Amino acid sequence: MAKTSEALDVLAAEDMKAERFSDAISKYTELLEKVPGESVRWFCARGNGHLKKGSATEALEDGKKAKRLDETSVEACILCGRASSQLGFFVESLDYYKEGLKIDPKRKAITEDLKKLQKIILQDQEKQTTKEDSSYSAVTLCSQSIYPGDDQLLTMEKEILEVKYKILDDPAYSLQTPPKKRDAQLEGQLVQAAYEFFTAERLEEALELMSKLITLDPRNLFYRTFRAQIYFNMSQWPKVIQDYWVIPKAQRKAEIWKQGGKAFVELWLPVLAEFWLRKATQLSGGKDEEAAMLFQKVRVRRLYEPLTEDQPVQVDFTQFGRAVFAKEDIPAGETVMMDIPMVIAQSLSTRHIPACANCATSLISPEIYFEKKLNLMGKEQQELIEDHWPKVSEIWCEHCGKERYCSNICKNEAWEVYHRVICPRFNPGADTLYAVIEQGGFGYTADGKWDEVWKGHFSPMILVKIWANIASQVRTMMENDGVKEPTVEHWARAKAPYRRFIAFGTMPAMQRMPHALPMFQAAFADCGGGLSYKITEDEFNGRYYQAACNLQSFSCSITPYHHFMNNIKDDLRGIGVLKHLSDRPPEAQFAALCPLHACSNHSCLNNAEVCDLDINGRPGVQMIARRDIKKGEEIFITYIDTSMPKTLRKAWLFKSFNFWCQCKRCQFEGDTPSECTHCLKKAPEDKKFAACGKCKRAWYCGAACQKASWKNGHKIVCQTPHSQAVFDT
Ligand SMILES: C[S@@+](CC[C@H](N)C(=O)[O-])C[C@H]1O[C@@H](n2cnc3c(N)ncnc32)[C@H](O)[C@@H]1O
Repeated sequence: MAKTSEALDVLAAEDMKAERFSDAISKYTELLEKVPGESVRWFCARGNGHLKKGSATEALEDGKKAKRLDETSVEACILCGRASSQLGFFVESLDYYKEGLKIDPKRKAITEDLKKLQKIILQDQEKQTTKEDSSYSAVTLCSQSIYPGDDQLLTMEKEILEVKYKILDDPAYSLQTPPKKRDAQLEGQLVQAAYEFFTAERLEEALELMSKLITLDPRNLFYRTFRAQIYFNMSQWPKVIQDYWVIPKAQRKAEIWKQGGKAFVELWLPVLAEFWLRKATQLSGGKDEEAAMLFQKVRVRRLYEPLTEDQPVQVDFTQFGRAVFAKEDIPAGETVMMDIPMVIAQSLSTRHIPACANCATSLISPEIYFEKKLNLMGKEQQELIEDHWPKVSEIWCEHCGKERYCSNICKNEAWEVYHRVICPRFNPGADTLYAVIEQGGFGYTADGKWDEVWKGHFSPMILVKIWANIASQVRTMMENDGVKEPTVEHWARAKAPYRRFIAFGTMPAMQRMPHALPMFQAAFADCGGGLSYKITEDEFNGRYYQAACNLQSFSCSITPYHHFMNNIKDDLRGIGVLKHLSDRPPEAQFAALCPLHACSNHSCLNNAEVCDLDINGRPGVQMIARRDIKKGEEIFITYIDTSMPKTLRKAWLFKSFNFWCQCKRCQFEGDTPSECTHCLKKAPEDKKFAACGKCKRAWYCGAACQKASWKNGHKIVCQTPHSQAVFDT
């Protein structure tokens, strides 16, 4: 006899209590069919069964299904948080718990789970701390490879050398002149005298002697090098180059390439400078850090100067890679910089909220905002909404119906830039991709199993758009050049803009989500126009970490809801809808790769913060000064919640971004009471050092250390407020 649903529910609960998890799971599956109206409850209950059984993937799947049906389900948030944590996805887990807390700030289960999560994170960090000085090196991570188009720029710069500075492209021209009759003794005396003048900084006299020696023996490389050095100290850059230029390339030592490179920097001939500094780095076997660093400084300046021309900041290269600096004083509250995203994608968790796939403009309608309340309103209120809610038109791709845009302009732009490559109507290989996005990361794997194919904390569309942008560009270049096969140059040119984004990660993405690669490979096997883009494992891992290290979340700052609110200000009928308004409209969250923003480093004492911004009618991002910023100061944003204590901040930054924070605040806050924050002396067993009386975040073995630390920097960080909200120390 078939059991009633109530009886089934009771039996399932008994199974759970008796740890017969498989039985409970099948009962909840039955309940899902019988009472679909309570699916959220059954998904959560079944998910808990899976979790107890040790099947965290299935548990997460159920949690996500429940969340999809009811965004306000705290149970679903807890289930997803627990399952993610069990799977080792700590960042995602924290996000789920935070979401749950937003809905119910007092839920004890969450605060307790968060404490457990904190413990796991800290234990994990202790294991990682042994690898503290791991392989991260900004200089080595940034390549010195030639940029496409640099060959033409090099020719132009050589022309400038020739025309402006009269330096000819004939390295050996003066060396071919036969030497005059030589007097070795006289030459020796002259060199000696020149050297003495040089060391006494009497450069004019040293120069005169070396010039005389060069007329006596123009082929003498030592004389040339010495004179170039004198010119260098006199800041006569074209002359430095002239002397080095006549030395045959094969005989130029690493030091010559480096000093020549520096002179080219002074003349701002950046491609020549890069060429010389690259040679210096290569000849030193990569050991000359100064040359390698200078190379990156030149590269960064030439690539980013055009982006910062009208902004009060500039990009430079430091030991932590690219970094943004103030070009002038920036008062608190002022815009530090604005940035237009190069690639955007809507987050999987907000994918049901309508927004333009191309520019992120919000497309929320009154039906979405007011939900059921719309039908319960009076006629007058409905008319008010009709009159004042901006007309939102959703324009879908007419071929596949899978992408939605805010205008025909966006539709056409998306088509040109990326969608023509992955539109499933023309590229059936991309069908699965869109299905997996629609299903929140889940789908059928190559062997026919239902699984979480995508496990990243951003949408896979970010990677897909990077590849599709590149493929679409290559296709355009092939069409323009009238060729059937892409050239190496085509690929290099199309990939060049993405070289701006650093990629660093320890665990290969492939290892974490092996089913994603075949999906991407299928989507790019046929990009149209006879083009195929081979997504290798390295390509996948590299792009994944580019996204993971650089993405910024943002959303449309002026939505139809905001326009509506503004429009009803003077309409008396507006009072009637007030009670139907909720705090915030549903927000379509996006992630973006923004070239300038991606150069900003993190600090737990950040002086700027990222905000959404409307740039010429399109959503973008801006950074605002949190306090007065002085000219020359580095601009820091924050990647995490800085109200956490140091150990947790450190652990989260390593977990999410793979670096150990070196910011001022981390330097001048301590790790534990059993170690002096200043001199790192360990406290005797079972003893703790006294904490800083003000902030209680630094511990000292004595007054001398406390004083020194205060003077060095603790004073600056001591005032930073901390939150004890969830994480206690
Ligand atoms: C968005 S990028 C910032 C720009 C980066 N420096 C570059 O060269 O592209 C993030 C990366 O910069 C480095 N980074 C940022 N803030 C840091 C900090 N406070 N301490 C150490 N490394 C940091 C880390 O390698 C991180 O993954």
